[in-house]
Amino acid sequence: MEKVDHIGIAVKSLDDSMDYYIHTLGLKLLGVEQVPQQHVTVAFLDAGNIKLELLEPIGNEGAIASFLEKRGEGVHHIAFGVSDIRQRMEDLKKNGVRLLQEEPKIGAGGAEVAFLHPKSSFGVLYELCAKRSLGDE
Ligand SMILES: CC[C@@H](C(=O)O)C(=O)SCCNC(=O)CCNC(=O)[C@H](O)C(C)(C)COP(=O)(O)OP(=O)(O)OC[C@H]1O[C@@H](n2cnc3c(N)ncnc32)[C@H](O)[C@@H]1OP(=O)(O)O
Ligand SMILES: [Co+2]
Repeated sequence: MEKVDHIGIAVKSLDDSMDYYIHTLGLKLLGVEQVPQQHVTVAFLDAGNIKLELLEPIGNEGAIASFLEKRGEGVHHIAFGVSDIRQRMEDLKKNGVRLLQEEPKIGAGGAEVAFLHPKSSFGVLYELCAKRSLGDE
């Protein structure tokens, strides 16, 4: 993997949590975006070499709503930036890793994203993301 692009953090409300990240922790807000395909609104914060991605669910459907219901707020996934996502997916599959989809999906900033099942990644949900997310100017 080329590098960690972002850490995804599930929150119930961006309005309630962003003040903590921006004013208490002093992180810079890079942008806010709706990603309806994933049933989330996301806020990206600059955390130095990587970004924090706060994910608030849109409605009751989707991975984030389900995660909040079952586990509450907290770290949800770690995203690796990759240059050739299809090749990476193929290589991982050959190594017995369970992917959550056959084809990449559209994520924040129009990036292509794919997820590795936490059950084949020692309890961690990993995302692969290709192209750039918000703030990668
Ligand atoms: C904004 C777009 C994009 C970006 O550009 O960055 C994103 O980040 S989108 C982020 C949200 N989308 C996703 O996470 C999509 C992929 N995720 C999924 O498909 C599901 O969340 C899941 C991983 C398959 C879990 O689905 P769910 O229906 O909730 O199943 P379970 O609750 O039964 O979970 C099965 C099993 O996995 C454990 N689990 C679930 N979530 C996580 C997690 N985030 N980290 C670690 N482990 C997780 C869960 O505890 C279950 O284990 P057991 O309890 O032992 O059975
Ligand atoms: Co993400």
